[in-house]
Amino acid sequence: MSGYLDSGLWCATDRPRTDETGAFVREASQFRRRVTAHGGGRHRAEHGRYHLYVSLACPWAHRTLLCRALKGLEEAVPVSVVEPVAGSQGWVFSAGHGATADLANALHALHELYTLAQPAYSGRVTVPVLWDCAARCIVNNESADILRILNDAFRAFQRTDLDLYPPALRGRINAINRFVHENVNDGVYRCGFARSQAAYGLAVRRLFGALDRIERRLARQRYLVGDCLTEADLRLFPTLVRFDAVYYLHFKCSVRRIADYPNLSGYLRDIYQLPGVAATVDMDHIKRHYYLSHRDLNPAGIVPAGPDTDFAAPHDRLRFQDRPT
Ligand SMILES: N[C@@H](CCC(=O)N[C@@H](CS)C(=O)NCC(=O)O)C(=O)O
Repeated sequence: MSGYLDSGLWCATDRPRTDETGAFVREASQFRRRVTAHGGGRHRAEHGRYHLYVSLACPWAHRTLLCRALKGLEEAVPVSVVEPVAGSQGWVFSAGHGATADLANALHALHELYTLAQPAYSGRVTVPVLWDCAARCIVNNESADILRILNDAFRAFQRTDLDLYPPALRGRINAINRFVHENVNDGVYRCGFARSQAAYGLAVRRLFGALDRIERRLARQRYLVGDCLTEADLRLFPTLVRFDAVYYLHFKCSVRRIADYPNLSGYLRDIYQLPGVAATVDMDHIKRHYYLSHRDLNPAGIVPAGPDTDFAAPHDRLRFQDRPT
């Protein structure tokens, strides 16, 4: 169940996610401001000033957590984690089992954060959210932007020297991001939330066409853009890690599993085994969220068993390391 805000009032009902052809349509994020390193604009990067709100189940929030972990920004940008199952109040806080209280504002439900920022807000209440504790407002609720902000604006506070969006690779990263977003990240949702056979058929063909293409690319190189990790990988990984346990069954992405693709599954294990990444993957939150929150897709609320993939198993991706270019 996911409610929404209408002029600041919480409506605890589902509203259609599809257009007249039965195809899923994603709503645009409404908070799109930036944090900058030197404070051009209203929001200047400062240690501890910004708070990240996430769900461990959500693939969009997951990309921001991956960036935070890989750059060692945990202390600079603290985080609050919602409960995995979204019920009649949408996303709510409650400490325990991987979730936390709201550590910045002590609220009960995330929709209260949206109305604190904008009392007459209308729209969906989504994670991730980047909150400015000094200005007391939402800076941004678009994961693609938050990923960039965490990469670019917080360099003074990061503990590693990783740059996920290096200037020389930006054109290639942007191109692969568009392809992966349209066909894979959003593609699994277009399969799962389709309300006509035609819309589902189109989405599932595009999804597996794209996965087949990425599989071929990963036969030649370690990561999506050559042999160095970039934000493009942080945007693909959250969808891949959820795929066999959730999307394959719940969203009917059932042509092949990621486990059936040698390069994609090796790539998935490779990224999973980078320092800090495994701690961002909570399969219990992931499975409980999808199977218990979307009761229209799974009315009895049964969480299926398995597949218990061992993401820590060996992989062969180091074959691309230190080779002549
Ligand atoms: N464009 C947003 C989408 C985020 C999004 O859809 N998050 C989902 C969780 S996976 C959510 O919070 N959904 C609640 C709702 O739609 O009511 C982003 O990438 O940040």
